[in-house]
Amino acid sequence: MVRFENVGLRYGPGPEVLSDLSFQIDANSFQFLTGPSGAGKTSLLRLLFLSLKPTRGLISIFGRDTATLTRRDLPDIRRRIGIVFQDFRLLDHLTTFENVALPLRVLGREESIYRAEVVELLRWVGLGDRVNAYPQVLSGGEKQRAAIARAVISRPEFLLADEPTGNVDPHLARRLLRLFVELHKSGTSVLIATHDIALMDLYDARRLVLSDSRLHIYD
Ligand SMILES: Nc1ncnc2c1ncn2[C@@H]1O[C@H](COP(=O)(O)OP(=O)(O)OP(=O)(O)O)[C@@H](O)[C@H]1O
Repeated sequence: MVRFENVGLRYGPGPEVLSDLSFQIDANSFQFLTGPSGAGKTSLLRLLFLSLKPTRGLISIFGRDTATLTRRDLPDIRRRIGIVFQDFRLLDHLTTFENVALPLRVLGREESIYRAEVVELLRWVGLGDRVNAYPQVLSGGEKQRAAIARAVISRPEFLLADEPTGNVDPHLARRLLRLFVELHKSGTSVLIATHDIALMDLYDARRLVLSDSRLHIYD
């Protein structure tokens, strides 16, 4: 589903942040991405979400060589990817319900059909009483859970999450991990970037470890 061949990334004239990355992510797989702060986890997620281009090497996603994609190709590919950003990126003028329902609206679904599903997911992530709240009044952990709900609601083929449990307590982190595992079991490939070793120890999955700009894989 995703293939990297000798990928390198540098920002401006500095040294390479990522060097010689060669790996694959299979359909319907589950992996953690870890490594020290500044190792390049967010940069790798940005390459996978096509919001950055590599400085060298080849990346293919869903069978398409990303070097040949035009701007007009990006929305169709991104619609197949759910992403939880480290800084959440909720839309301030939309309620929690509207933020989470947005991917379904973009897909042209009817609110009368998806309303109950969105509310049920919000209850599952502990936001049942925040359905009509705007992001400004949500805590960091509540925003994070809304961002997770928005990323998973459309059951994307590929889910990317950047420190998705960074703002919640261990009990809630376990609950959110279950959500990702359930999504994986229903066919999504999941990649979770995290520092949280206790979280990774809860689920036996492949680990992609970044250090010194290289990627080491533990299957
Ligand atoms: N837009 C940018 N311009 C220049 N350098 C950048 C930019 N974004 C990231 N970097 C640098 O690239 C390196 C990797 O950063 P990145 O955010 O990908 O790491 P990370 O592993 O996600 O870190 P953290 O765990 O702290 O979030 C760091 O040295 C960072 O300073």
